Amino acid sequence: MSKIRVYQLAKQLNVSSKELIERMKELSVEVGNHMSTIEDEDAKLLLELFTEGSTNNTEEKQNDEKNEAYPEPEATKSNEGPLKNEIDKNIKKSENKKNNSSSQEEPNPMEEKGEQVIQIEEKIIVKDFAEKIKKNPNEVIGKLIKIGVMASINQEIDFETAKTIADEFEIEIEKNMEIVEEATDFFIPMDKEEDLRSRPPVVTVMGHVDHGKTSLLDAIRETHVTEKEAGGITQHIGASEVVIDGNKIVLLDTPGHEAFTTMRARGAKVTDIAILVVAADDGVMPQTVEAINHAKAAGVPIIVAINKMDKEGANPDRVKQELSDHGVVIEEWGGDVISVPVSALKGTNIDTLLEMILLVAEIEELKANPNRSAIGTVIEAELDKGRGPVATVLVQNGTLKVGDSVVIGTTFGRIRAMVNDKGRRVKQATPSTAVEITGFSEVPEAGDQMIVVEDDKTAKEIANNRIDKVKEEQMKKSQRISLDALYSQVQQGTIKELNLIIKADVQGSVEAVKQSIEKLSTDKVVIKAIHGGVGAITESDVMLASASNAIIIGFNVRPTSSATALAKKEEVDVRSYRIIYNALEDIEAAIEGMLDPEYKEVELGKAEVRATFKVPNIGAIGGCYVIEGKILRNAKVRLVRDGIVIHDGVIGSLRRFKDDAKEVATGYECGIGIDNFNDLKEGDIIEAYQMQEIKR
Ligand SMILES: Nc1nc2c(ncn2[C@@H]2O[C@H](COP(=O)(O)OP(=O)(O)OP(=O)(O)O)[C@@H](O)[C@H]2O)c(=O)[nH]1
Repeated sequence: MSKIRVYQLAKQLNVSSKELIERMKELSVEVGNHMSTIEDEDAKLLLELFTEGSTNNTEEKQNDEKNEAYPEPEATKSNEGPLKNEIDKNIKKSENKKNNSSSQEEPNPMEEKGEQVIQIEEKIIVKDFAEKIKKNPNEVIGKLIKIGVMASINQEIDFETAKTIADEFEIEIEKNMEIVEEATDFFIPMDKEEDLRSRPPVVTVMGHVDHGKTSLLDAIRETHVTEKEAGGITQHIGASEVVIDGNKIVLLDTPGHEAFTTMRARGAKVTDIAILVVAADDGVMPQTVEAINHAKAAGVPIIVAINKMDKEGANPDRVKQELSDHGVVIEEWGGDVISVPVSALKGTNIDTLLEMILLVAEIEELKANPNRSAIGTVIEAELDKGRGPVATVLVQNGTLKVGDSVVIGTTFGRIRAMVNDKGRRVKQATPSTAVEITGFSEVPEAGDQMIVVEDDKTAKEIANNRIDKVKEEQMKKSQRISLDALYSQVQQGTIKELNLIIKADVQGSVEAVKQSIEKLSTDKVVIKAIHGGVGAITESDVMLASASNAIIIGFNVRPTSSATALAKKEEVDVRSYRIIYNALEDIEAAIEGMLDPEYKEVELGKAEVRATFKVPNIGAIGGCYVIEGKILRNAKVRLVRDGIVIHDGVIGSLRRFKDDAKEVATGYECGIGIDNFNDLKEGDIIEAYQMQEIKR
């Protein structure tokens, strides 16, 4: 039985792949992406359906004639696949729907509801949200409080929170997916479809250590960077271009997913396609899996380069098997991911890999508008002794020209000179071109967005506004309260109130702590518990602490990972205690300037318990996966279940396979036993930490 790809069928139907996929989804037919394959007979059904009128014989005949590529199989009826059943079912459903509505002449309530779905951005201010769902802001705030979110009318809530509230009001909302490119202080209008032109793909090479990322990049460049013209010095600018059959591919020079994630963490998306390098003699390794996850999270298509095919132990089938175990299913296995066996060392099959990149790029329909002012992202930047700040930017939309006024992060200037990856001076750079630029005041950061604006004055204004904002943030943070600095802050008179947020595992503790803590107020500082609740310390607790300059105190509860990250960013002091007395003691000492936590807790890492075993004479062992940081043999550990600390103790045993291990890093599996503790359960989190002495 032959197969056809979605994009090929779309071509036959004279529709875009996106449209076809949408249509298939409407029919509840499972479909991956443009590269997914469809059985021949199913394709035929889709053809019929797409050209509609399958009930009309004449039209059907015409369609059959038009689509000679799919002649009616002789025994279609007896050869019906699941897709056919699915489609039939859905046609019936929609026919029923049609019949019902026409007989009753009443709008379908579902459809009516569907029309009322309100579009909400990823983040929205409470006031605007209330307006959108046509509710009184106070009502919204009331509901927010009920779910433990203390947000004021002018505060932002995220989509998830908005959705919870909307559900309460029985209002349907959905995330507004139409992302208008917009810096917070600068509006960049969307391009019109007719102004868009194809642009070359930008590719990042990812994969496990030593699997050959650098070698592959070198091999590609060696075979294809041919242009070495007079005066042109090949120089390193962070990205290089190769041309095959007149088509350009841009390769980002820094391999590895760190570069990729750093960019993404800063909100920049520069990669269109990820080349996942897997050594054929080694197979899928932890960093391969990480790379897969990062590419997937970013929605970037993957092409697998099975490298080191020249080696004796090369086993591409094993690689494919292991990849499919991680959700990357190669074409020959019925999936939609292209794989190419290569040898970076010998330069074998590099051309095929490049052709596949171009194929995927074509399917992705990468487009930009070359006739507008440029937008780009900084890939690298440094201070050059002779030239001042230099940055390599990838132009992602529009055309960048010498003389353009630009804002890059918090710096600005006018483009003085541009140099391409061959070391040649150029006057302009079109979409998907990396150029090194000079002419601005400060060194920007990798990941900073570059925008071209009207004139120097506007550039300066935007940059200055951004600088002011940064300063304001820093200022806010420098005044941030912490137990360690409390005494000096009280003495200086900068703090007169100590706001606390108290989270505990049971309501009784919350109340007890509130009362005892407030009694610690002195004539210099008033202690107030502004919020208390049961459960893990969440992002909204941190948000509240940040807005009201409070310290968070947790009893037998821990912050969620996102709360920890936010607390770090907002510099909110989060303290965890097991015993109320210790907290009271700390606060009292802090006020009197005698705080002596000579030891500070340093988090080492986290592991998730994925299975449990009983080992005679030792006890319970958790089969764990290290999800963050590392676990050290001599570390202290906390066992956290659903955000609640169940046990605090030390590691009894740490093993990788049969061997004792000193440490186990992120992405690796290990067995962990906790001293004097046997109640391990699947899903538990083991947090490893150490106590470090701090100088006061
Ligand atoms: N036999 C063989 N060896 C290869 C091939 N590709 C790379 N190597 C070797 O594998 C080793 C690692 O290659 P690199 O290109 O440095 O790998 P990498 O993934 O960039 O490594 P890191 O930068 O450390 O993450 C080197 O010794 C290469 O010579 C190949 O196709 N065949």
